Order: sequence, then C-alpha cells, then structure tokens
Amino acid sequence: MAEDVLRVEGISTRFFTEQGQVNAVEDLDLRIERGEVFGIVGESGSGKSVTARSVMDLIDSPGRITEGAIRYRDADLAAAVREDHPEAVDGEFVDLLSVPEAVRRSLRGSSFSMIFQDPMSSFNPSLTVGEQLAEAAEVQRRASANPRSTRARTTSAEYSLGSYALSTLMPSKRYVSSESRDRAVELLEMVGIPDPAKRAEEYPHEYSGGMLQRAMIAQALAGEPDVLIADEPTTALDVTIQAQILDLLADLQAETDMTILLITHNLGVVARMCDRVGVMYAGEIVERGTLGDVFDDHVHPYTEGLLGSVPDLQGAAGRLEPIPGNVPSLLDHEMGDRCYFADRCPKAMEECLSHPPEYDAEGSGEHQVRCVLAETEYDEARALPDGYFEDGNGSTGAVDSERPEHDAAEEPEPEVEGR
Ligand SMILES: Nc1ncnc2c1ncn2[C@@H]1O[C@H](COP(=O)(O)OP(=O)(O)OP(=O)(O)O)[C@@H](O)[C@H]1O
Ligand code: NI
Repeated sequence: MAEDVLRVEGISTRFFTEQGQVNAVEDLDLRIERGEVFGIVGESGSGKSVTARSVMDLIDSPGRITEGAIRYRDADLAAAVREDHPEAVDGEFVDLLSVPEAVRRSLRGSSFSMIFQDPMSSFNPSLTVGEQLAEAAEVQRRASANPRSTRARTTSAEYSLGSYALSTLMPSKRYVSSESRDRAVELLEMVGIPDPAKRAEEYPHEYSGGMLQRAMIAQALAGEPDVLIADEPTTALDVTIQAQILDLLADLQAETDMTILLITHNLGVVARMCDRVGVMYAGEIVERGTLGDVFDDHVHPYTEGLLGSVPDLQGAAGRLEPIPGNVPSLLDHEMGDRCYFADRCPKAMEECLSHPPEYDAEGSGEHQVRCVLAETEYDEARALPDGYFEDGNGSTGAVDSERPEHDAAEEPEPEVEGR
C-alpha cells in the first residue's frame, strides 16, 4: 500500500447565510494515498465542490471551515514549519489549517492545484491565456529547479511575506521568463489545443468552452502539482473530448505519480479512472471503499440508487438520473438528527431516525458505510410508514430524537411476506 499523502480529519465547512447555517460539509474524513485517483461522487448539492475547495483553502465568506484538520505529507515542509508552528506538525504531516495563510498559499500550484467546474472562473479576462499559463509555470520554475522536489520551496526564506507577495500577486509579463512562455505553449499542446503558439496569444473569451476547459487543465498542471483536485473536469465537454481529457489525466498521473482527487456526478468516470471512491450525500461520505466495494458490494441504498442510474461510459456526458426526492437544503435547523437520506430511502426504518455512524462493511478492509443496513437486516416490521417525512416528522432540528413521534400504536401490521 502506498503512503498517505493527504489526511482530511473531521472537517466541517459551514456557510453562515441569512437563511441560516448551511452545513455543506459535516465531520468529513478522507485519506488519499500517493499516486492514487480517489473519486468523490454524488448528486448536485451533496457537498463535493465545498469539500474540494476546503482542501484548497478556497472557502470564502460567508463560509468557513469550522472544525478539523487537513494533514498534508511533505517531510521538507514539516521540517520548515516545525520550529514556528510545532502544533501543526505531526511526523511528516503538516496540518494546513494550523499554519499561516501565507504558507498555505505557497503550496498552491506546485503542491496542490485545482481544476474548477467553471473554466471562466480560473482565468483573468484581461490577460492572454499564454500569459496566465506562463505565470503558473513561472511559480513552479521559481519554486524549484527540480520539478518534483520541494526543497527550494521550503527554505524558510520562502515563507517570508516577500515571496508570498511574489508568488501570488506577481504581475504579468515582466517577471515571466522566456522558458515559462515556451512552457505555456508546450502545455497548450499537451492538452490538445491546435496551433498552440497562436492560441497562447489569445484572450480567454476567444476560446470555446471545451478549449478553455483544456486550457484550465494546462494551467492546473503547469506547477506539476503533487495533488491535483479535479472538480468535474470534463462535464462541459462533448463525449469524445471528455474521453481524451480523461485519458490525458490518466497518462499524466501515471507518468508523474501525481495524486488526483476526482469529483464527478458520473459513476462511469469513476469506474474508468479511480482506485477508490467516496459516495457523498448531504455533506457526508455515506459509503467508501474500493471500486469493487462500491460497485459490487455496496450497502447504502443511496449508492444503489446512484448505480441504478449509472450512465454508460459512452454517454459520459449524461448526468445521473435523479433518485426520487430532493437533496436536503443542508440548513442546520432543518437537518434533524436522523439519517439524512431516510426521507428518500426505500428501506428507511425506525433505526434511521438517529444519525448513523460509519460502520465497517464486508468487502475490502476499506469498505465503510454510514447506514444501519451494514449491521441490521432490513425488516419491514420496523419500516417507516409511507409519507412519514411529509408529515413534518424528523425533518427539523426541533424533533425529539429519542422516540419517533408518529403514532406507532396505530401503525398497520406489516403486510405478510410475499409482497
Ligand atoms: N457560497 C455559498 N453560500 C451558501 N451556501 C453554499 C455556498 N456554496 C455552497 N453552498 C451550499 O453547500 C452545499 C454543497 O454545495 P456544493 O457546491 O459542494 O455541491 P456539489 O456536490 O459540488 O454540487 P454540484 O454537483 O452541483 O457541483 C449546497 O447546499 C450549496 O447550496
Ligand atoms: Ni460541485
């Protein structure tokens, strides 16, 4: 087994909005091994992007990571910050939430880099694509003469405010070397943009959506990141190009031993790309494991629902068919204490009115599931009656979680088997 490169421990990310507190990510754990592709899959609104942005330290007001640790393994970094921030260091791991922002930012590009859902958001409209790629490459070039080494970056001087300003506020052109400009063209070529030297001179708005998506991938790869977070990297593209981009990512991953956290709606993409996968619902990972665990031995009815609607690989552009019902709002006062999927779950039972922990499940040693079915057989005698949640039960935080409120006495006897 490869060593862990990232350990996300119990992070909660909340947005404090006028409507109330949104628990977008709740007490989430994640362990990612060096060189693997870890997938996060789930419906829209389940917290995938917020998870990614939390790891990248890109949560803006009114949002905040309120709890947890994000431990990144980098022995040189650990050595460099140990003296000033001993509490942040655990062996070779550094908790990115316990070091100053300047240190976190210095890791962007060369340690962590992200491909966003919306390509336009990662480009400055007033600079050419080539200039922006050159800047991204320049950060890496400065960081280290040897692309896979962190040594140059982790001398203590590198964490001074001066270098911070240089790497994040670096104005265009003037500071960019001709090597970096050449590298920009090379990167565009690598992601399959025709006539790259000419396209490098163009502005983002002159690119089509698919081309811009490619350019963004080039930008994310410019720093030769240790960990690449790819949030729906191919959703906007047509099927043929999606396949090409996924192949490209897989090739680059294999060549560089890059670690990828891949976020997608599409289980076909997971099957094609990932080593392990976490299924996300309502801000939590509800089932995780190897592909075998999740595709063949899944326990959670939500996973089952996603699989029931898995688009085939050809139709990779297709989004998952919706499972009946809606993803919860994640507003704290509406969440209650139950299993968050219970209101949509065909197998919801009385047990599901308290929030399930993660249970170990059969399969690989990695298989875990946040569902009572991991240790209890489904029993119709304890099934919640149809429409239970529509009557307002169990959907608000105000509900007394000790005992279901519904008239248990009047519940019809479960129908005799054979239904
Ligand atoms: N800036 C914000 N302010 C308030 N709520 C937010 C903000 N950003 C995200 N959220 C909420 O956090 C929850 C999770 O959103 P997130 O974008 O992570 O979902 P997702 O799984 O990435 O969905 P999609 O597949 O549509 O991208 C949603 O309920 C969303 O409304
Ligand atoms: Ni998203």
